[in-house]
Amino acid sequence: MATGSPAVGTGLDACLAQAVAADAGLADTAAVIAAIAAAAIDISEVIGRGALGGDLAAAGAHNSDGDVQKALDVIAHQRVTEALRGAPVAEVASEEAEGVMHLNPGAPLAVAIDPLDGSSNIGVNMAVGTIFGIRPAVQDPANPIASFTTPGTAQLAAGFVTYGPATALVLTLGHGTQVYVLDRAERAFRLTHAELDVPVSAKEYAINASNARHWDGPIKAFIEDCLRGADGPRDKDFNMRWLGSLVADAQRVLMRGGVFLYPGDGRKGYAQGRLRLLYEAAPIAMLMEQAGAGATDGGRRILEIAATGIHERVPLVFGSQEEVACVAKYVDGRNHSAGRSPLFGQRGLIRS
Ligand SMILES: O=P(O)(O)OC[C@H]1O[C@](O)(COP(=O)(O)O)[C@@H](O)[C@@H]1O
Ligand SMILES: [Mg+2]
Ligand SMILES: [Mg+2]
Repeated sequence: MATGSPAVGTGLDACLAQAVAADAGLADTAAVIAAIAAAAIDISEVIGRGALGGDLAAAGAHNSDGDVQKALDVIAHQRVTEALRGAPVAEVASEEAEGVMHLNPGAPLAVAIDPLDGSSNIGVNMAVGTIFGIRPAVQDPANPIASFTTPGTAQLAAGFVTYGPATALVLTLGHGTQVYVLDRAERAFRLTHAELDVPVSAKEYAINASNARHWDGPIKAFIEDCLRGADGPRDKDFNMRWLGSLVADAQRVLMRGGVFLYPGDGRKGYAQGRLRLLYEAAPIAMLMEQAGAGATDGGRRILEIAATGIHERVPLVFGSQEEVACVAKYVDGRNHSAGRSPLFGQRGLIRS
């Protein structure tokens, strides 16, 4: 939506109509975005009522990843899949469904979606979200998940919604990253930021430091050097933030820069970290790149990685270009701080 960007305040529907007028090939993608946005408004209302609407954190069954599904995970999954059923979507890969869901056979698009991101924040009135990536549907009788085994570069659009103090939709159709905020009175998203531009350098990092003892040497070294601040090799003091909600951390990075890391670690089941390639890392990576930031698994560009399973995990590093590049230097051993050589030569984010 870069060419002749709509004015701040323009509604999402008008912005999508303008994008389709410029490129008729975007019509189906725009219809899917409109459907997700409508579902997000419903979800936002459920979240906004908090405990008045019942216990949204009530535990239910386990999902495909072994996580306990909370009531809001299930509500969000139902709302988004109902909405996508009325859109030109053939298949959906949802965090909350074991296999690929077949909605409208023969339709042109496929959607990977995390209906409710940041589940540990449900019930404590903290930000949660919805993350999605839209791809062409691929028919291949030999590969039942063919729509989702193309690399992230195949995504036609990606976005996330943060249900925070304001409900915001962060969106890219491959021409920059825009932010829309929900106008609650009108039940419509309105453009607030036409072109995000993430600062190249930053002094803020995000990582779950309670896992420090499980990290590999390069990650320990990177964080240790951030902690040493202006007294260490990085020559600057860092701030730290961790919200426990990928969408909220990603939105902060998009708005003011910084670097986010969820590396692989030594805990059982965490060799590839915690975050899922198709419906967490790949959409966030597209949004980051379209805003001038980077996203890697510590070395490889996330958007060039092809999934082999719909719930596959991937180590994730994203944010300001200099910091993402700096992490890569630690991972491949180029950054040797004096006196710390024993830490190097150990495995990086990518464990075999
Ligand atoms: O609890 P941890 O290990 O710090 O993980 C937090 C991460 O897990 C997530 O909650 C995973 O997403 P889900 O809530 O959709 O499973 C991210 O939003 C967040 O960044
Ligand atoms: Mg998630
Ligand atoms: Mg989730």
